[in-house]
Amino acid sequence: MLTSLAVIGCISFVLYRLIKFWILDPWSIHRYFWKQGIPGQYTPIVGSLLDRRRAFLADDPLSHGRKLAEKYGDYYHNSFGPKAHLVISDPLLIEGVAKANVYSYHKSAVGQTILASLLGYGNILLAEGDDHKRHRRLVAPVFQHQNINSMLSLMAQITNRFLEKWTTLSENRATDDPLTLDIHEELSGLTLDIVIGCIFGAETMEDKNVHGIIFRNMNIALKEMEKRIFNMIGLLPIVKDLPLAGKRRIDQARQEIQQVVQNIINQRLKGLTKSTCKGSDLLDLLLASKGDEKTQKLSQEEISNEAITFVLAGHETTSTLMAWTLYNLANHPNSYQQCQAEVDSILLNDELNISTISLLTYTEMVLKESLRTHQPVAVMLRTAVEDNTIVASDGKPIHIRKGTDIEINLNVLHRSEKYWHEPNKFNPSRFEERGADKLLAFNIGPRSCIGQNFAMLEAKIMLALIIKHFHFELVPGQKFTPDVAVTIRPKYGMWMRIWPRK
Ligand code: HEM
Repeated sequence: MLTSLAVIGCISFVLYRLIKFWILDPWSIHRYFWKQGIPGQYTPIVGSLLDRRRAFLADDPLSHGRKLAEKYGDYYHNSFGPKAHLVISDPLLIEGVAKANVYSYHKSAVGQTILASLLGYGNILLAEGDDHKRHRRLVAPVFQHQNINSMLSLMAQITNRFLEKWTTLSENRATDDPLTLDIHEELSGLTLDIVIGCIFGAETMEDKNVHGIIFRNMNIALKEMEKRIFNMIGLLPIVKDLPLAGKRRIDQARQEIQQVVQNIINQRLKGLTKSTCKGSDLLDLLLASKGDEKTQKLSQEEISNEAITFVLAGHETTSTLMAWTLYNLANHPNSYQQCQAEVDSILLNDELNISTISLLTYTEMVLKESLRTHQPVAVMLRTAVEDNTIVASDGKPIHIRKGTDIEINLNVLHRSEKYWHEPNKFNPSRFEERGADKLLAFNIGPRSCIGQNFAMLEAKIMLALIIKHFHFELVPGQKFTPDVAVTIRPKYGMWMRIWPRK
């Protein structure tokens, strides 16, 4: 009798938890927003997952968010699977979440679990609260302007060497047809080379074994992490921690990367390797923050985690930006010519240094405009860890209850007619006048991208050197679909014909 009661009790408890997770909690959040007069929609259990899937299968995944914003405006509530969330693209609300009340929000459990499967939690990207403040304080000096600037010549050297490969491939062709390449895949290799070179030194980058292990495992982990977002396995409590095939592949990738990075750090600590930048590389700068529990500085394990985080956060984002930038230029001959004319007039002898790079103002505007039209990180997810209130640009206060998820949709903000003149037009010159404050591709506030100066310098160098030495055009007849997962990289690649300039 007692046993039967215990079994019934257990089953009832599990059922209650399930109903609470799938129905009661989401419903109470939706009702709370409706009571505040905030528009939105609620479909029990699956939420907008089927609509998202349809947009995804129609190769227009970002259209889902844009259509809902057209219907409801810059803030509304909706669900991702069972999870209720508030979607915002209003700049003041974004500021409320990302800056004014930043520590009232944590990264959402989905994003956390997915990324932590590769990175663990002891790093700047995933740490929260006081722990994040500590990581940010210790890592910020690493990315100061003078440190990043001393990496310029290594970035240019790696890019030039990479472009020599394109020249050789073009020259050795049996036919007169130009070389045809998946430019995203190519640039993904280049940005990985640059980030590995600037963190660990050029010898590490050139070590095919080390490079191969990092490249292969980063790609395996990224693909698996993206799959786990879409099949919802990364969302479901308990299930997400089961040792299923995808999780095992990520664990294996993490172990292999950690082992390689640990070896690199040990070699540097023994003085067997050194920076190949003009000054310190990122590893030297991180090691300068090394301490013990008393000094509250970074532990050796944290240094290794930060280094892996920089590789993950800095490689795919920048190659995605570069691929869409070349796509935009190939589709806009006037901007292409203007950019080429600027590069030709300033880089007369390929002289890339801080003064010449700062003169490439149109090139920089091309990159900013591409960050607007194709922001590599299209959506950021947060969860409120305490009740708080944020205020929209129309003056409406929105009360957020602890536990509510927030989706910050940068793509909708960057394509909004409210903030951009002719938002669907590619027009780099718009950055001569206004709008920079509404460009949030690197986020704002204490959790904004710490690598943004690094990324902009690197992208400017790559773009200038590609434009200086090559012509490029898109191969006609291909689909250009942004893949919405960790970044909006081109889902089917980006095939381009390239040929050296005379
Ligand atoms: C075009 C290139 C890049 C873009 C568009 C980009 C974008 C972003 C965005 C939107 C965030 C905030 C994410 C969130 O809070 O949910 C972020 C954070 C971060 N990024 Fe980047 N990123 C780029 C390149 C880089 C590079 C090159 C590095 C390092 C070498 C880097 C390192 C980081 C780190 C460590 C964070 C976490 C900062 C924190 O939470 O305090 N990123 N990035």
